[in-house]
Amino acid sequence: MDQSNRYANLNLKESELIAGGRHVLCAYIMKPKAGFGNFIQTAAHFAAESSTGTNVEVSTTDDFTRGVDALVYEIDEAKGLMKIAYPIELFDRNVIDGRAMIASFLTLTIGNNQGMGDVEYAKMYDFYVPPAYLKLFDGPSTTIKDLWRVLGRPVVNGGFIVGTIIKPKLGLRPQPFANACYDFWLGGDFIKNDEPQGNQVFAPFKDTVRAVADAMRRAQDTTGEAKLFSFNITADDHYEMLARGEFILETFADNADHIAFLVDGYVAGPAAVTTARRAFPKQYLHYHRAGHGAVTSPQSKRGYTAFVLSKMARLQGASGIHTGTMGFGKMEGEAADRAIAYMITEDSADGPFFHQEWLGMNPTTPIISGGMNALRMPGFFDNLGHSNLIMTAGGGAFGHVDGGAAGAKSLRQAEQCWKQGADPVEFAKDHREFARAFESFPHDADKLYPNWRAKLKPQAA
Ligand SMILES: O=C(COP(=O)(O)O)[C@H](O)[C@H](O)COP(=O)(O)O
Ligand SMILES: [Mg+2]
Repeated sequence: MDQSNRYANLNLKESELIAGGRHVLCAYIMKPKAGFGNFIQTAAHFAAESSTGTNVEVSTTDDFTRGVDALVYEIDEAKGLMKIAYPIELFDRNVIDGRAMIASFLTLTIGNNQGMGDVEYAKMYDFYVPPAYLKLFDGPSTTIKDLWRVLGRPVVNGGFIVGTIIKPKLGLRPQPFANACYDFWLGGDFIKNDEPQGNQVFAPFKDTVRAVADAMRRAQDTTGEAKLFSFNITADDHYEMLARGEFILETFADNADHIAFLVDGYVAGPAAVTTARRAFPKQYLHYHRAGHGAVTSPQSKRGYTAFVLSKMARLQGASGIHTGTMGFGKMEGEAADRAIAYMITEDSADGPFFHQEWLGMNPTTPIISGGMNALRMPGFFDNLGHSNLIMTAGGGAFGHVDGGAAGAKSLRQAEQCWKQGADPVEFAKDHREFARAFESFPHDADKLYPNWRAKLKPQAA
């Protein structure tokens, strides 16, 4: 059935929809399935399924219903582009406080429409949130400023936070795990659980938390510096997340403000993110996105992009989210992904299709992770243009030939090298841990700094 006379209006202007302030706008790349409707018919059916309609007219529709139809307002068939305006009244609001929820945003804009028989594929590339809807989201309650404050740094431009992920990913018992933390903290600032680490039988959660709390105290005493840890509290069950969070805070006691909570926000979903955001508003909320590649990968023509995921995370209240390594690490990504970092940190930013004003909503820190090491960092910072962020390097720290503490120092030195605009090979001559990173990661060294073997003398172990 052709529904384009109801669910499409190509005379609507985007600027007027934005000025009106009553619509969420979404941009998709869509392809109709052969043998079904043409582009506008399929787009209109997509808008119908994503709002008030179905595949047929229903007798219960009234004039009010038509007033909240989602409307296709722009198409570019050659590019596969379709833009849809969703009236904000369509989105579910909490009974308890009238606030918005990302679950409802997803259910409508990227819900049933992902399985339609007449749509070969459709993927969301960007969305715009008008002020009236934006203000209903929690947004972040803690930010990188809170971490900088704990570290004793300025709260504006507090700089680079040197982080790691305890590796091996799984398979350490509580004390070896805590020993690895202590070692890294001798040179670094921030440690996160790797995303599958929780309450495995060989590393019971409570024993591990106690051991890490002790390691943090010892590392702080030894270095005279504050240290940070991001604990995974992800669980299917809301009460399990609360139990973990409460136990951690109680155990860390006067160091509780040194703790972030990590939530696997893609696999556990928006409910888990909001559990952490609302139950523990004073803790830095670390959104890990493991699994997101299933929908965000450039190879996937369905779902939504990493840009969309990150923008949703800021609305939900993530203090920080992984934004990949923009092509400099081991995970999929490209230099242009820096637009993600700008969108989640700036108050006014451009996405691929829409400009967004955040109206003072707190920023979300880009957390850079995945195959990073000291040698890859100068290029990464050149591309991004600043280093006010958290980087976590697991292999890059514990793969350093001199161990975790030296690995941490090499990461800090790499940032200093970039900040000073120094030539990395020259800089390495009087920065031992950075120099030893060349010997630790010779593949990368050969690729990034082909002259290093001639210029850098091998350092004694
Ligand atoms: O465990 C790691 C990185 O380990 P390593 O530093 O040893 O590669 C993270 O889970 C990935 O960064 C996830 O990717 P992303 O950050 O892109 O979501
Ligand atoms: Mg990981």
